[in-house]
Amino acid sequence: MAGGIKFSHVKPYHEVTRTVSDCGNGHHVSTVLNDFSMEMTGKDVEKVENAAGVIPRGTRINVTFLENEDLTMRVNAAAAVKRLGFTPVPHISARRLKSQEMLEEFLTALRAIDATESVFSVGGDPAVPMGPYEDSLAVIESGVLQQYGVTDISVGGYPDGHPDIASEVLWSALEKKSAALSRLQIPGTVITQVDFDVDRVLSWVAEVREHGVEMPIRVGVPGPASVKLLLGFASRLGISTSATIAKKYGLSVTNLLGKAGPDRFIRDLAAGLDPGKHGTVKLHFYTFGGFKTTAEWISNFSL
Ligand SMILES: NC(=O)C1=CN([C@@H]2O[C@H](COP(=O)(O)OP(=O)(O)OC[C@H]3O[C@@H](n4cnc5c(N)ncnc54)[C@H](O)[C@@H]3O)[C@@H](O)[C@H]2O)C=CC1
Ligand SMILES: Nc1nc(=O)c2c([nH]1)NC[C@@H]1CN(c3ccc(C(=O)N[C@@H](CCC(=O)O)C(=O)O)cc3)CN21
Repeated sequence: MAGGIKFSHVKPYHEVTRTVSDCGNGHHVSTVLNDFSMEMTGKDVEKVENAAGVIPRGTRINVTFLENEDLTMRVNAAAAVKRLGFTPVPHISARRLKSQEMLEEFLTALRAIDATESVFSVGGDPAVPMGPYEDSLAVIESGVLQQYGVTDISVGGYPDGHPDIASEVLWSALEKKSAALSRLQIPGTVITQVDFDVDRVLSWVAEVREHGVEMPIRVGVPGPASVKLLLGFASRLGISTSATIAKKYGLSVTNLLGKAGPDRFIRDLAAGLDPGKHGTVKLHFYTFGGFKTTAEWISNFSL
């Protein structure tokens, strides 16, 4: 793997900010790494504090809405992100909301710490909605978000499809969310599910544009982690990973304790991007328990 994974010698913040030049492959290559976003859970607060020095100020940090965490953990995580000088992007899981009151209680707590500007509106894993919101669109169209100061909404994207949702349903949902955001004049972004197959991601991004969806797309990439952990998450999230895809990504299935980083994936993505065909494309790093490791990896990585 060219460049390898470097975990030591973390650069100070001023060196982390990247400039667009001499990357060899043209303008779009360097912009793919500019303004990346990251993801944390409510359990990651200390890791984010420890990694803060290597993350550019203002970086968007998503706060997941997991089943085993509660409002206090989610809001405390958003507060830590804010305090450290980053932009919190709390997740709102439509199907996990038991009532409109639950949504408003969450937004009230977020507004008290000035963390409602940007949210990620997602369907949620429960097979049956726990309350009034069937999907992400229902939350967006409820009008509740805007009442609490939400001015920017991101939504999910699935280059590899979704194990429980038919492809036509996913495409129609994406088109409807894009149309609703345009109608409401709310800027949107698509954040994609993890996918180890860069070719599938590139063709999916082009297809999104063919469907008339023009929002920026943040391609979801896992930070460096053991092969075992990555494959475990892939299987839990229903992401297909054939031997060919694993090999292309640099995942050695015969060395589960070995580490795999997104080096090759990001280089191949950057090399394959054509702004005329793909529009604005950035990166979103999933950290799966390794927030600090991921932040350090990003600050040491160059294309
Ligand atoms: N993209 C990502 O990073 C993440 C994705 N997910 C999961 O992806 C799924 C889809 O989320 P969105 O794109 O926001 O869809 P969405 O809320 O826009 O819904 C699209 C369509 O799929 C149906 N649907 C939504 N969730 C479902 C589920 N769990 N089981 C069966 N049908 C469902 C909806 O009724 C709707 O017809 C959810 O299960 C969500 O939890 C969760 C967290 C992060
Ligand atoms: N379908 C789906 N549901 C999700 O919730 C989801 C996605 N897709 N796509 C990616 C992101 C990242 N997801 C996650 C899910 C769990 C942890 C996590 O840390 N879970 C455990 C510890 C790790 C483990 O079980 O090995 C935890 O205790 O929170 C992190 C990110 C949530 N997101």
